Amino acid sequence: MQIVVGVAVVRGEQVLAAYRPGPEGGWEFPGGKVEPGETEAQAGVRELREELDLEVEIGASLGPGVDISDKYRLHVYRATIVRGEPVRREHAELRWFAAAELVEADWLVPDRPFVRALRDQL
Ligand SMILES: Nc1nc2c([nH]c(=O)n2[C@H]2C[C@H](O)[C@@H](COP(=O)(O)OP(=O)(O)OP(=O)(O)O)O2)c(=O)[nH]1
Repeated sequence: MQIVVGVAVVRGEQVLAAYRPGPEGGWEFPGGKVEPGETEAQAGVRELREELDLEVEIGASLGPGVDISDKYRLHVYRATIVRGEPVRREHAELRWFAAAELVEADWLVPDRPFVRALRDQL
């Protein structure tokens, strides 16, 4: 199984979501596939630099992994901003969601258990 890391950037009582464009699109946590030799936290930091030009510190896991397909499994971690403001480079849209709005949004299916866990923490 290859791990995809999603990073839930939390600021105050809001969390950053990114909209993946296309027919399989929906709200997701910025992130991507862990590369060989990398920890999941390192992958999260690298992906947020690449996708958002944002420096983050990875925190706690939001719970057990969820299968995306027979090849990929999603792990999601909380994170906080160390430096910068998110810059939209690859996604259709970036948005800060408050806890109350979070669960109503059109998230990719594998993300939904993490979204519920996060809502309960905000
Ligand atoms: N980044 C991210 N991907 C997710 C989430 N939920 C979910 O099902 N996915 C899926 C979508 C993609 O099929 C896969 C991640 O692929 P990706 O294209 O972002 O990975 P990557 O940045 O390493 O891209 P690549 O260079 O391998 O194409 O995981 C999520 O919350 N964040």
